[in-house]
Amino acid sequence: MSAPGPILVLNGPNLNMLGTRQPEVYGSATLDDVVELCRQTAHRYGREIAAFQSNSEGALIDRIHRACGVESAIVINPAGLTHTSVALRDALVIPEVPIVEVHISNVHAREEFRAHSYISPIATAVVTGMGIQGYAAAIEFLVRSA
Ligand SMILES: O=C(O)[C@]1(O)C[C@H](CCCOc2ccccc2)[C@@H](O)[C@H](O)C1
Repeated sequence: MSAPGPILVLNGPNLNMLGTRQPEVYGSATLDDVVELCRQTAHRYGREIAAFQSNSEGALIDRIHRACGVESAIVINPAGLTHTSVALRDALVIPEVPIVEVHISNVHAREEFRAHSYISPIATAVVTGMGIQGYAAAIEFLVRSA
């Protein structure tokens, strides 16, 4: 049985701005900090990650298509696309590839529109409100359940 492939860590629109605005909501860590946390967490289990961020829905979908047959699982913070995108949801339905949806903030404690996710029904797990530690929790869950 071959070793499981890398875990793909995807971040959606505006998350390139982490650490620059709304620290009271998203903390002060940058996107680079998030990726490094994911990489260090995966390495503790002898696993690798691939990371991708885009402000474009189509670019995220294209990257998900490229994951097929390469990455073994996906951790995704869909950002605002969480609440709007059927296309992103459809792209994430990949046989044998578990999906963990992550949100830095507690989306259920914010504006009502943030409580609905098009992604959650097709996700294996959802993490929300743990700050950037939610990404580490998602990776821990995936490596332990592989
Ligand atoms: O809590 C999360 O991680 C969210 O996915 C973040 C999204 C927003 C991403 C943009 O984050 C920024 C961070 C700093 C500066 C500008 C945007 C928001 O639309 C979701 O409802 C919840």
